[in-house]
Amino acid sequence: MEKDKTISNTTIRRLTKYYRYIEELDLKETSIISSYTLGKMMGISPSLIRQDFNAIGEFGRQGHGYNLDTLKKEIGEFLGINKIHNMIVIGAGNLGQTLANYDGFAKVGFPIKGLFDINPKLIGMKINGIEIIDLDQLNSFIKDNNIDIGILCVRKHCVQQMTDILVDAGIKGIWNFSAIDIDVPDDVKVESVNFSNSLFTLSYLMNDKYTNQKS
Ligand SMILES: NC(=O)c1ccc[n+]([C@@H]2O[C@H](COP(=O)([O-])OP(=O)(O)OC[C@H]3O[C@@H](n4cnc5c(N)ncnc54)[C@H](O)[C@@H]3O)[C@@H](O)[C@H]2O)c1
Repeated sequence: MEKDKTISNTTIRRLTKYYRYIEELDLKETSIISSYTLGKMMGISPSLIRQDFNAIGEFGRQGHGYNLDTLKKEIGEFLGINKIHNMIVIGAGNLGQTLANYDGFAKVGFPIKGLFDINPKLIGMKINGIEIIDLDQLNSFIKDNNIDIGILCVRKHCVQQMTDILVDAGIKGIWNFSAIDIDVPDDVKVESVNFSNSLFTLSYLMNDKYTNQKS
């Protein structure tokens, strides 16, 4: 399927949500679902669902519902999650170790294969069975283990330097937890996660002064 560059981030986020819901439905062995039923389950309007599905392919006929297997396959292919993405963590401190301790990423096809750090006291330790390796070995490890995602969990002062090292080593995706923006070439994709920003959003939603305003 040709990737449509005009698809917005909001649509992408909804597609990931459809995928999760469809996975659950799969387990219950339902084979067809209508946009109406899916919309009711997810609190999304059926017309928006049809619009989202139309944006990434043609896999439903008006009034016939969607075949769940096809839908899951097509959305999975579109999101690139029908294959394994091997990951490494840069910075095996508080956050790096927390991520390594979570088994959920591996379960959805994103296994963490190694943690990298410069602190000699950490090198050789295992977190959830994953070794903390000296940064010197980064290049060969990336090649030998077919790593395509680097997770940035280092402090601000070395974030861009570590980004450049990852890019030079051939990494094509960076999951950036460092809370600062990074520069990468066009062919390297970055998804930044910032817990504080998420908290600010929650705070805004709780802020009656603005959210409950009558128009
Ligand atoms: N995005 C968020 O919401 C969020 C939440 C928590 C932490 N963070 C960020 O994550 C980063 C890490 O936080 P933390 O609490 O885990 O810090 P930490 O100090 O516990 O861990 C950082 C680790 O990086 C290692 N390190 C330093 N330089 C390195 C290098 N050049 N290469 C490899 N490893 C190196 C250190 O030895 C240390 O083990 C910080 O930038 C922090 O701001 C972000």
